[in-house]
Amino acid sequence: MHASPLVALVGNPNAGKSALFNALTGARQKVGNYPGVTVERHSGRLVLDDGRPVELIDLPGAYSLEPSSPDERVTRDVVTGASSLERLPDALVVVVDAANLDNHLRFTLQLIALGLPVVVALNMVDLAERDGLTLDAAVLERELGVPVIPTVAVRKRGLDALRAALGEAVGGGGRRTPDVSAGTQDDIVQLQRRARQIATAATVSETAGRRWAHMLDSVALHPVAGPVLLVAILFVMFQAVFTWAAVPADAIDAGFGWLQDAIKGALPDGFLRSLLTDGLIAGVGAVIVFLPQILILFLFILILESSGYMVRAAFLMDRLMATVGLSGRAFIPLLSSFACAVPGIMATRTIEDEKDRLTTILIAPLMTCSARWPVYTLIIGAMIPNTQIAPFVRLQGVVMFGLLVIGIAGAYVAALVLRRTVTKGASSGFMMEMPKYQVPRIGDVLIGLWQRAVIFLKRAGTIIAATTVVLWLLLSFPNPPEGSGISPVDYSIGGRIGHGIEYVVKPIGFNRDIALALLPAMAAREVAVSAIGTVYAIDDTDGSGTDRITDQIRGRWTLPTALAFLMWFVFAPQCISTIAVTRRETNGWKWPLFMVGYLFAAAYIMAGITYWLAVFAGL
Ligand SMILES: Nc1nc2c(ncn2[C@@H]2O[C@H](COP(=O)(O)OP(=O)(O)OP(=O)(O)O)[C@@H](O)[C@H]2O)c(=O)[nH]1
Ligand SMILES: [Mg+2]
Repeated sequence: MHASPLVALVGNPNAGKSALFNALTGARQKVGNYPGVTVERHSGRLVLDDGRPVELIDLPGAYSLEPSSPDERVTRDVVTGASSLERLPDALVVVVDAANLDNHLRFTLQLIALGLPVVVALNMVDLAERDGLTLDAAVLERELGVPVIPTVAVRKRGLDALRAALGEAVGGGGRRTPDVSAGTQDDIVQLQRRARQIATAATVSETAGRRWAHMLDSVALHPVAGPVLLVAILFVMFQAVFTWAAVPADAIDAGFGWLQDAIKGALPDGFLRSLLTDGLIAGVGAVIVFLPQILILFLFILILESSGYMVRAAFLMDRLMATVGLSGRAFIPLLSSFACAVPGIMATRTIEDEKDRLTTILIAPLMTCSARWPVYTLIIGAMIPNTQIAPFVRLQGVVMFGLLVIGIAGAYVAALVLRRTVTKGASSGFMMEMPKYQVPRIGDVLIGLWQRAVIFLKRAGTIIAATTVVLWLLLSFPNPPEGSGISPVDYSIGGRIGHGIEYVVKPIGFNRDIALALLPAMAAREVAVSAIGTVYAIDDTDGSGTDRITDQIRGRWTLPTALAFLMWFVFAPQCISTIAVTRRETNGWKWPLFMVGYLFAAAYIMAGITYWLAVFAGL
């Protein structure tokens, strides 16, 4: 016996299920203006007006009851009672996009045919209205034979009526076993025809208010203007990240400098003082300085996502992706990988074909994830002059953009090779609907930024702080004999390990400091920055107090070394979390090991080529 009835939110992708789930339960599920945001089941609690509690689950969107990808299978299994993890729902809330009625009604008809009590949430009526589309819910109700409630999930409109209808639906007692064949037997063309009939009957008026969207799309999806616009947007994004972040980053830097001085003043010279200032603050501070940049980067990504532009970009990329045998569906997971490869790799669950999916997983780490930004920015900031090379175009932004392009090009080549060798197979088509354009909602953007900031600071406070302290210990002991003139870093245990690594990486132009940073940076890429910060804090032998890492790098590194190091980080799989999630998503060690192997090989070769080219070019 179950305490409370179970109700599942189902519907096509991007119908607003998660938004409705959040509105009904007060939860904070990720919503995003593109299909495939929810890939796992989530549950929450809602209380009906008569006080009865109901358990609500938010399911991944699906186009039909015939699953073509793992996330759609989750949905099918739950609503048919075939899921081993979930009991059969007592009722379904089918969420449909009012502006996209005939597409969404097809799946609705399948779901109603299952025989479970159904309430239809006619969502996004605000957008339909804006587009001059008026629908008659009563006609829909009559044609479908189930209650139809107009809602606006993001404005919490229609929720009372929805709750009331739900109360009726779950109150009915006598439940039926779903008739799985009923929904799937209908031939799809017939189903589509019926859906269109109903949609037409329910449409009261439809003016040409969609002109705006059509106009925007004629540019955004244009074969020539489209890609130009995409590149321009990315370019502006990179310039902005470098320009806008300077002031807050300097302020944070100054703050940590002040903290360091304050501790130096308050504590006697010794173990604790060095641990705090040279280890923890030098290391963690070196990473936290990049918070403004990460947030500006995400501001752009979130705005592009929620405005509806991202999916247009995916459509643009589809042809390009097809030439390497990837489906257009791979675009969104790859795009998420610019934030972090871990959610990106999880998002590949929306790709139906296994080989397609595997290829996408294997190349996802080549997208410039946000953990690389601190590394890139530190080295670029120290070694590349910020000269203005054209109006609004500075060299540092161009180099950064170049690294991102090299990563994408590397992924392109890797996919090309993989699809002809280890993941050979036919590629599948693109199946996604175009979301509407909308002005990004400030609240959503702020929540997104907040979440990013929390993730970033958590990493700095845990994994990065821990690795930094371990590194500091390894680099601080044992102390060289008094007056020997040996650098304390070279004499330490860490220094000796570093020397071992140096043998391997010397041919590609890496110095001792880089060798020391590589091993701890396996934990996370940003650790390379904190590690270098720690090395220089300990090794500040001249005692001049020029603690700024950038000055130290400028004084000790050559340009070819810096460029080789940047190239290394484009390719090297320096991230334990990515390796772990790949193992989980591919059910074994084979593919993560393959991924690590090919990426390290690529990193070594590309860094070597860069170094020697730069040396011969006399840089
Ligand atoms: N204007 C408006 N926007 C809405 C409404 N409901 C949802 N949205 C927006 O529509 C987009 C998609 O919403 P989600 O809740 O992520 O959609 P979903 O059905 O969960 O999508 P998947 O998880 O991909 O299946 C988001 O940008 C929401 O903010 C609505 O009633 N009105
Ligand atoms: Mg969702």
